[in-house]
Amino acid sequence: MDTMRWKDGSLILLDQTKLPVKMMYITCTRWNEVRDAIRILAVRGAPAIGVAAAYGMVLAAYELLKNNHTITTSDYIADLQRISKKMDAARPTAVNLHWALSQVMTTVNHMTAATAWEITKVLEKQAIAMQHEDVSINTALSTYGADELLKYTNKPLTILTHCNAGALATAGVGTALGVIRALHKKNRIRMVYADETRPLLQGARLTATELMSDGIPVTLITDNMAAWVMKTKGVDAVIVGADRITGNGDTANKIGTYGVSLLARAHHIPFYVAAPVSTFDLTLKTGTEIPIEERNPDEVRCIGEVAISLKNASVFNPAFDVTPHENIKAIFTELGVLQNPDSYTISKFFKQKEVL
Ligand SMILES: CSC[C@H]1O[C@H](OP(=O)(O)O)[C@H](O)[C@@H]1O
Repeated sequence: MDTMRWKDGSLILLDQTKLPVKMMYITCTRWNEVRDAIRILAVRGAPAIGVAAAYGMVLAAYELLKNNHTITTSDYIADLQRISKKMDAARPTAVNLHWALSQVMTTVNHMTAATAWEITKVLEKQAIAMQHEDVSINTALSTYGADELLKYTNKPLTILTHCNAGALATAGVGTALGVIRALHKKNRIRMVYADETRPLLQGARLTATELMSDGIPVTLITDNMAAWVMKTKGVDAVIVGADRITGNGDTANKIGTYGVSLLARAHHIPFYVAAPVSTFDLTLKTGTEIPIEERNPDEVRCIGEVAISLKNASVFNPAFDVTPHENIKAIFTELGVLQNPDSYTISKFFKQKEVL
């Protein structure tokens, strides 16, 4: 299921707000259409948001050239900087958005002697490369994750996952679902329990759909069933995605993940995170510093007559929560498995890998 396609100078996005009922597409020809698509979760998932934003900056660059084909490089760069900040504000928690925009603006700022047109062509190549890189990043971390899980048993595994960290959240096979797909290829999945993930139902609408379309055994559960499923269904591991991982391994992910990590701990079930290195934000020491997006209360107020009757109900709608690193057994990345994440192991991991 292609999340996005760059075609003839437009970004075509699969509108995930319509899934699984309809496959509808949004064709973005202007940067603010990409920003809006990120905001309404037409495109969503940390890595996918980053790649989409990079393409959004390419659309911005072409718009600047179209509006003024004699634009000076300094004016062009100043305008891109301004637009980059507006794109970055689309959603605050997934660091991949900020990471991708930083990559783009670093390229721009290293090309001050070039023409606006030359910079635009480089940005287009960079966005395309970012999308292709995410495909291979997903494959690499999925392989590391599957190999890690298979160290501990030779029987097919029962996995619980939360939200959607699949092909619909990335440019490739997914992060958490990438690991599950790699296990399935080795005939090592007995069952995947997918939390529906209220309020926007990424688990029900997206994860269940992805796994069913791949022929991977999946059972949809409501979020409040996770404890009972862990207690009665022989769950071997929990695997989730991530939106931002701080220097000590605290991890922001979809609301409800923190609770699942506590349940996993109580049931002595290993809890794993699958995420690319670009999801780490080492400028933050702990999870208390992660900005947590709060969304429209109507998302919680259900639909139809129930929503109308609840219009005066006060609502708290954080889109993410933070799982403390102590609850995480390992983080699967494209550079390998980061065991027992904490500030020491993370610092050592990145030094060994000569990254960041
Ligand atoms: C592969 S990261 C996916 C990550 O993003 C999701 O959030 P949203 O659907 O709001 O973009 C969720 O936290 C997933 O784990």
